[in-house]
Parts: sequence; structure tokens; C-alpha cells
Amino acid sequence: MSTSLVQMSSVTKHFGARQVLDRLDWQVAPGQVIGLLGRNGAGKSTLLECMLGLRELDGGSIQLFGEEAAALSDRARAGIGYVPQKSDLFEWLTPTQMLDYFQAMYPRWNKAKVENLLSRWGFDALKRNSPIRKLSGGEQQRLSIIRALAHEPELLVLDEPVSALDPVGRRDFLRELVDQVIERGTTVVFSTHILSDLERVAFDLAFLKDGRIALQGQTDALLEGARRIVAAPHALPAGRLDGELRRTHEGAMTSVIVQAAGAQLEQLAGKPGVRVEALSLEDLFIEMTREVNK
Ligand SMILES: Nc1ncnc2c1ncn2[C@@H]1O[C@H](COP(=O)(O)OP(=O)(O)OP(=O)(O)O)[C@@H](O)[C@H]1O
Repeated sequence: MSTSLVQMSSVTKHFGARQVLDRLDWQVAPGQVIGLLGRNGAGKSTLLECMLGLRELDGGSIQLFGEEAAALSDRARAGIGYVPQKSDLFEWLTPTQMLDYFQAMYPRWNKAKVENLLSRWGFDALKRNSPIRKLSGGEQQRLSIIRALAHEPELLVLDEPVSALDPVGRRDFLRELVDQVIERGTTVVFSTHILSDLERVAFDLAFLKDGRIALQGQTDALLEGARRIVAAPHALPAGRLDGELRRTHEGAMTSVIVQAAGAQLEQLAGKPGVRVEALSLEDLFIEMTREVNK
């Protein structure tokens, strides 16, 4: 039996001629907190939707809590909290009505937590009792997060949960995530383009590129080991470098991204005409997700 909470094997998904996921393998262990990164259109939402059994696969298999994702039991469903990229709230209901509706569906609904978050996140009596469609985009996003946290899920999947939030809303959400959700041992997978948030929260990063997870590791370790080596091609040894991830050519120079501190790197750093640079998370994102111009 697998010990993974999510187990994706050779998952393939296309929309018409567009191949979005290409024999993707991915595991998420219980308690892991993973930031999912990728360019616009890389397939992050598709991956998360497939993971939750919301999209039919063209190939491969996905297991969640040891069950087929496409046929989850009610018990497994009750263990999932999901904040989709596009809010699927019932717009004609008021926040109070919508939360009451969902409360009836979940055996483990923490009413006190919902009340606490509503008051802390600016839902006064007026807002709680006007139709959701009249709330701003950020308010709807906050409500969607409250709904996803209310039943204290074991697995929380967040698809760009802070995209519509102002800096205060983002800080409040991240605090809640770190102090409450992660503290409780919840497994969290979330996609975001706000890299500074990831540095504060995600313990692991996964890069989605060309339909697969191109790189995954602990945020600190990824950044600590990542280097860009820029040199004329003849200054580099033949073959791949230790820990080589990507290689691009710009004019007369070759740029190699490696994920390895070691003797080879030290040797190279001492050679004339060779530049070895540390990478920020933004650099790493750009390097890991850009097209290779061999
Ligand atoms: N229902 C659909 N029908 C057709 N094509 C789709 C559908 N959903 C997604 N796609 C296509 O699949 C690709 C991946 O989309 P997806 O929304 O998963 O990317 P993403 O990484 O979440 O992007 P973003 O960062 O912009 O939110 C895109 O090219 C998109 O146009």
C-alpha cells in the first residue's frame, strides 16, 4: 500500500490537440505543504482539478486517500477542502445561506472557526446577508477560503487563493494558513504566482513544465543548491554537469542551471571567464519554466 495521500501515475490530459499533462507522475505525502509553480497555461489548474477527480483523464491513474480520484467515497470527499481559481460560490445566496448549505453537507463543520474568520475578515452583518454576487472579487475569494477551511480538511487544495486579495488580505490568509492549517498537520497543495508568499509558507516547491513535474524539492534546499553558470561553451567540461537541470545558449555564451554544490562547481568557479551565480526564487522560476533555445 502506498503511504502517499495523493498518488498520480502517468497522468495524461489534453484538450483537443493541446496536450496539458503528459504522463505526469506525482506524489504528495501526508503533512506536506507544496507550492505548485508554472507559467500561465502550464496546466496547474488542470492538474489540481484532475487530482480531485473533477476532470476525466485521458490516461494514467490518480489515487486520493488510497481511493480512485474519480470515484471518491463521501468520507474521502469530506477530507478535502478546495479553493478553485474561479469562485464557484452560489452567487444568488447570501454568505450566511451558502455556509449553512455547506454545513449540512459536512459532518465536521467548525462553526466557531467560521464565525471567527467571518468577523476577522470583514464580514459584517450587511455583507453576510447580501447576495454573494454583490461582494467584490476579493471578498468572494475570502469567502471561498472560509468555506474550504470550515470542515478542517486533511487535504487543502488552493488554486491561486490570493490572486484577488489585497496585501492585508494576503497577510491574514497566510497567517491563518501557517498558524492554524499547517500547524494542525494538514496537507496543502497550492498554486500561486506570488513567489514571496511561497517563500514564507511552502516547505516544498514543484515546478510544472511541459506537462510534467520538472523539479521538486524543499524551498530552502532548492535555493541553497541552485546556481547559474555562465561561460563560453569551450570553458565548460564535455557532457552534462553535476546536477544539471537546464542549459540554454545566448549569443556566444552558455548558461547552465545546476542543483548541486560540489567539487565540480568549485573548480568551475575558479576558472577565468566562468561566472557562477546564486539564484533567487524568481530566477529559479524563470529558469525552470522558460523555453530552451538549444
Ligand atoms: N476546459 C478547457 N477546454 C479547453 N482548453 C482548456 C480547458 N481548460 C484549460 N484549457 C487549456 O489548458 C491549458 C492549461 O490551462 P490551466 O488553466 O490548467 O493552466 P494554469 O497553469 O492553471 O494557468 P494560469 O496560471 O494562467 O491560471 C491552457 O492552454 C488552457 O487554454
